[in-house]
Amino acid sequence: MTSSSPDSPAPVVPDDGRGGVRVRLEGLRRSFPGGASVLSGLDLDLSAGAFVALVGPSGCGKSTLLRLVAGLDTPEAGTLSFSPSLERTRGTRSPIAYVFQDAHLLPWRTVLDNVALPLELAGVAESARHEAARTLLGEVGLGDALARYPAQLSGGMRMRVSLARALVTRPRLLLLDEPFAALDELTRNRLDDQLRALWKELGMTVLFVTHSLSEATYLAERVVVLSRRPARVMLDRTLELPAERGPSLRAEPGFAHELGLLQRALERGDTE
Ligand SMILES: Nc1ncnc2c1ncn2[C@@H]1O[C@H](COP(=O)(O)OP(=O)(O)OP(=O)(O)O)[C@@H](O)[C@H]1O
Repeated sequence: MTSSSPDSPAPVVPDDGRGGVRVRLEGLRRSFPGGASVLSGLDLDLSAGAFVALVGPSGCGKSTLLRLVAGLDTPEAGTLSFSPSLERTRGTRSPIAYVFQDAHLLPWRTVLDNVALPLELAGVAESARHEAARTLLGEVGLGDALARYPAQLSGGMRMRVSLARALVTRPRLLLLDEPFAALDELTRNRLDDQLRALWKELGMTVLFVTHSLSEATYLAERVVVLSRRPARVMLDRTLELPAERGPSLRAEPGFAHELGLLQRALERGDTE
């Protein structure tokens, strides 16, 4: 990451508060000591602003892939490229945000101050960071919970705070690793809708790992099904579903058709 000085050139990525980044993985390899190879030359190309779900059998390497894309781990071979490049832009943009299954909130901070934390770390003045945090918390339906502490929130509310905190820096790429898996179905469906609305508004590229084929079909524009390790792409499908998603979609024949295709690819990937 680079920081900008007053006379440095204009940022590579314009700080316009929205937009995604193209992510290309070529020949990515990763194995762990004593274990079999997890990724043995994986290729994937995510267009800027895409919403892609990643599914695959347990232990096939989905989290490993996400960690490599996030720069939390290094591949043994292969390349990972971003376009436009992920130079940190002038000010407060953090190019990549990561949401885990556990919300990881700081218990001694209020909801507002948890969400404002990335901006505080970037040196943003209190009034500006609180305003940005308040806006996002309003968008995830927590406008009246700003002064609460994490212990006073339900699991679904904590995940909303986590999502708002990830988006407060307007990232170019949002990585989510089974973020709503621990929630009940109704809450999960609501959060899926909020995530899609935020994606439409902000236009970031989203890579979403889930075990639920139904959630992948409902949320994503494109679903990538991986085989058991070493992970191969069993199916890379752009879903033929309307851009507008809503609860009635789950009952439509097109939804069942897509779900069936994913299910069969997942089963093949688990046995072949
Ligand atoms: N740091 C590590 N050290 C050793 N082995 C690891 C490490 N991280 C992951 N693995 C192994 O790599 C394989 C893939 O793990 P990963 O967590 O990426 O799978 P996953 O597809 O996300 O699984 P799940 O769906 O169950 O969350 C597993 O066999 C796991 O035990």
